[in-house]
Parts: sequence; structure tokens; C-alpha cells
Amino acid sequence: MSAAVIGTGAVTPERVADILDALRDARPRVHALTNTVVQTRTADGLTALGAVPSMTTDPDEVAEVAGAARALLVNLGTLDRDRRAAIDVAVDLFASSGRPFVLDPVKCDIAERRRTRARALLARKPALVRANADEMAALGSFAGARLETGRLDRIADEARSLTVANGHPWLADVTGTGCLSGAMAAAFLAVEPDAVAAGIATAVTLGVAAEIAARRSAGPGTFAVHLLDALAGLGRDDVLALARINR
Ligand SMILES: Nc1ncnc2c1ncn2[C@@H]1O[C@H](COP(=O)(O)OP(=O)(O)OP(=O)(O)O)[C@@H](O)[C@H]1O
Ligand SMILES: Cc1ncsc1CCO
Ligand SMILES: [Mg+2]
Repeated sequence: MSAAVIGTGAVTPERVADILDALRDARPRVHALTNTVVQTRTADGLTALGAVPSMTTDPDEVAEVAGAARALLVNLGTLDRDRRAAIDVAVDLFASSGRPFVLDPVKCDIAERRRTRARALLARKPALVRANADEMAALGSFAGARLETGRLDRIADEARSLTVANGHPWLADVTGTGCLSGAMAAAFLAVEPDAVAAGIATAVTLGVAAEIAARRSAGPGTFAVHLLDALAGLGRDDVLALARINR
């Protein structure tokens, strides 16, 4: 195990533990414009982590509700008319105020219209893109930070490239853990301006919580419940003992 020493400072397990503490002190509100499949998992996961979720997709009130949030998630999983309109309003607000948003281009590998929309959103300069390997490949090259999830999570920007080896195969059997990771990344970006550090904090905290949850679980169903408990109970000591960050 070795920590990164390039860029804006080493992203060590200690730094991840500090970022987690900062999140819990700040309790930032995160506006999650996400898909209909994962809404509850996302809200509960953000709350367990220590953030405050808001999730309205009504284009008429999103400006007011997202307007005071500290970070935004834009997840393209189920795009309906309201979500498309709300995304445009919220991204305009965040881009013009310099606040961070995370783009999760769900299933952009299987539909051309989604790819087109995802690329248009890339031009609005998300602080971080979170996607699985197939989605990331479909996006093509882009500037900025990324968190590619999978058995190994890969976090990179132009200057740095790291992997996080934490996690459990059951994460892939619970729908929406990837979507939750995008929301968690937004929460960390509310307190951590270095997107690579926020991406590593995301991969480590979700992965370590999954390892703790798996010890208490019989299969993906009980695992999903224990994952929330483990996120809520996650402490500095767990991060320091279990984080596996590699260059
Ligand atoms: N084989 C594996 N072993 C350990 N962790 C895994 C494995 N596969 C995925 N993960 C973890 O599962 C989480 C979700 O990543 P995944 O790449 O499956 O997202 P996704 O396909 O976008 O999921 P979804 O669309 O259901 O939200 C990440 O935290 C990732 O590290
Ligand atoms: C299954 C599914 N379909 C659209 S969004 C979603 C949740 C996981 O990405
Ligand atoms: Mg998956």
C-alpha cells in the first residue's frame, strides 16, 4: 500500500479520515437529481454518511431548493421531462456560482441520446464524473476528475491516477450503490475542493463500509441494510485500519 504524493497533497488514509470528519462537522445539504430507481437508497446513504439530502425534481422549485445546496448530483438514470428541465436549471445555477456538481452518466453506453446529453453536461465542467467502466468508455476523453467504479475503483485527473481496492462483490448485486457513490462524491466535494481527494474519500468510505457490512450479512439483501448501518457507524479508526489506496 502506498499513498499518492503528487498534486495538491498526499491522499492518505489520514486525509480521508479528516475529510469524513469535515463532512460530519459541516452536515452539508446535497441536492441529488437522481433516478427513480435509487432515490431512497441515495437519501438514506447520504444521511448515514452525515450529509443532508434534498431531491425535488420539480423544475418550478428546483432553483430555490438546489439554490442553497452546497453540492449537486446530476444522475441521468431515468430521464423524464421534469428531470431534464430541472437538470438544466440546477446546472446553470451551480456552474454560474462556481459550486461543484457531479455528473453520473448512467447507461450512456446503451443509448445515443444519453451520450449526447452526457457530453453536453461535460461541457459545463462537472467537478467530478462518476461512472462504471462501460459508461466511462462510452463518454470518450474529457478534461477533469473522474471516479470509475468497479472491483477496483479508479480515481484520476490530468495529474494523478490512483486506485482504491476496498469493497465487496455484493456491492455489485445491490442496485444503486454506484448511484449512491456519485451522491457521496457530491457530499465530499461540499467540504473538499480537491476532486481527486473527494473521489478517493468516496471509494474508501463506501468500500470500507461494505467490508464491515459483509461480515454481518447473509447475502445482498441483508447486506444492503447492514451497509447503511456501517456507513452511519464508520469511524476514523475503520478508515485508518482498512483503507487500501494505491498509486
Ligand atoms: N467485484 C467487486 N468487488 C468489490 N466492489 C465492487 C465490485 N463491483 C463493484 N464494486 C463496488 O460497487 C460500487 C458500485 O459500483 P458499480 O461499478 O457496480 O456501479 P454501477 O454499475 O454504476 O451501479 P448502479 O448503476 O447499480 O448504481 C462501487 O463502490 C464499487 O467499488
Ligand atoms: C436499473 C436502472 N435503470 C435506470 S437507472 C437504474 C439504477 C441503476 O443505475
Ligand atoms: Mg453495478
